[in-house]
Amino acid sequence: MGRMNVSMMRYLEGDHFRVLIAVEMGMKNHEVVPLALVSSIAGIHRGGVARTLNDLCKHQLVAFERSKKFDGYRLTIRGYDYLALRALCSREVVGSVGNQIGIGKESDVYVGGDPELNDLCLKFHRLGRTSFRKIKEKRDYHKKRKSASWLYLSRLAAAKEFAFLKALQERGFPVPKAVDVCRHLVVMQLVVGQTLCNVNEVEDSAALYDRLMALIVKLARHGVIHGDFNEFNLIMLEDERIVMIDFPQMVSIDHPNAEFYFDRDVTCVRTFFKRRFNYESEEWPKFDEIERKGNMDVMLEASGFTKKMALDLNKAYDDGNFLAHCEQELRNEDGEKEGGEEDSDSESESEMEAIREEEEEKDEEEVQAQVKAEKRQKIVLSQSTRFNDWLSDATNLLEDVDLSALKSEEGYDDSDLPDKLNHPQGVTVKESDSEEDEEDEEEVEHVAIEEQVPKAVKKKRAPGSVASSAATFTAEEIKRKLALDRKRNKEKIRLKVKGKQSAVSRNRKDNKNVISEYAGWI
Ligand SMILES: Nc1ncnc2c1ncn2[C@@H]1O[C@H](COP(=O)(O)OP(=O)(O)OP(=O)(O)O)[C@@H](O)[C@H]1O
Repeated sequence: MGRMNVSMMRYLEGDHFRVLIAVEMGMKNHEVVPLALVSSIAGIHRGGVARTLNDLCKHQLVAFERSKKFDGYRLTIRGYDYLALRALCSREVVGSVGNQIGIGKESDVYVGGDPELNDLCLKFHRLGRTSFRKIKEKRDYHKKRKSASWLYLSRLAAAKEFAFLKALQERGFPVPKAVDVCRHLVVMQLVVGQTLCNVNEVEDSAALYDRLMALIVKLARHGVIHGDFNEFNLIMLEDERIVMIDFPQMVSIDHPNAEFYFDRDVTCVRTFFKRRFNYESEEWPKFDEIERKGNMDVMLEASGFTKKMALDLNKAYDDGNFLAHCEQELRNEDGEKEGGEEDSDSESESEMEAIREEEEEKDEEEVQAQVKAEKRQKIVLSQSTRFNDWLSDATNLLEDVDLSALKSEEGYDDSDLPDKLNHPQGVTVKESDSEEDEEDEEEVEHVAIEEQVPKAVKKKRAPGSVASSAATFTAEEIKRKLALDRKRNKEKIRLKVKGKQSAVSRNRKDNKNVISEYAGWI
């Protein structure tokens, strides 16, 4: 017995479950659900759904099937398990899934844990697990059915078990405590003990026999018969107390075959005790002697487990007819909705709604986070704009500089210069021919601006000094400056190369001179 692989659940997103629920809902009246239908139920565009379905196929939560009429997707058992687990997780009932502790004919039982890691028992109903494999062979018949029987019947079995567990517990019967149910999964208390079939010795077999018979009678007095009361469905605790599990065939005492079921339960216990403990009693309870004192069967019906559901389930268990409910549906072709289907639909729809709301909340949170980030960015930007402010202030001040005063004070007359040369912001020089000159001019312009800004700022503080600190250069001045620079560069004494390198270059020089001296002689 292995472990259920639920690790994938961590990586599945809201959309995955939305699509999974859509497939589940579609399977109510489709053998395989076409992409378009999944898309319209999930409310997600086809491209998105196709991608999500691809993921789900990869993890075997849905399977793609080709049929004669159309292709589509069907929910796998694993997908159904995931849906149930996810719903119970979000209800904070289940927090973990552990090892498998039991494989029944119609169920898989696992140890689980709640969010606080207290032990739980998780029972996944798989009604018709074996029988439905054969259904594919009987396609003609299967074609007419309206819903996926294994989904419907497994859910019914779980609903029934949960309802009975609760009712029995309330009436003081020794059963595991019912915790919750979702789809085909029943969550109950984990009983730590051994099934009676594994017990070889008991302290007092007679006392145990009496207690078991008393249990059968007590059930009957409350209006029900277990129907499968045997050593496989009884767990013995350390102190030899008995706990009943598994009541799939529990029927009302008013059932037409009630006596048969009652006698079968009694005989099972008698046979087991004779075989295992070599104990045979002269006394055993008789169906006619039962005095009905309670009406658990009636109350159960009122609790939502309808007669129709009980009938469908009993037909599946008793006659092995797992499609009995479909026959019924086909007969009522004009089609009233059945209770169980409605329940499950509303459950799935509400889950879908919850997922949608969750996603909307997430979106809202994302938007809020984005707004916050934008605000933060603005603050950072506003800090860096201090420099820009300073620059624009400086530029404004420059524009205020009174150039006419400067000209008159220094005796400039630039009336014959083009307008652009008078721009207060920088220095422009007349167009030059050579590239070299252009580079030089750019450099000069750059230097001029750098020098100009702080001077201009100072000027604002002392308006009277405008003329004396003017930073504009005329073209003539720049020309002169450049010529001076070039002259200085030429006059610069070249650095002497020393050492080996110097000797090499000296030799070369000498050779050159010799060659030029004897040119024409050789
Ligand atoms: N509450 C529980 N606590 C501990 N173990 C449990 C519990 N419920 C079931 N089990 C274990 O799981 C096994 C199968 O459970 P159960 O009998 O309910 O399944 P089933 O499919 O109805 O089996 P079958 O129909 O073959 O009797 C049991 O034999 C028991 O060992």
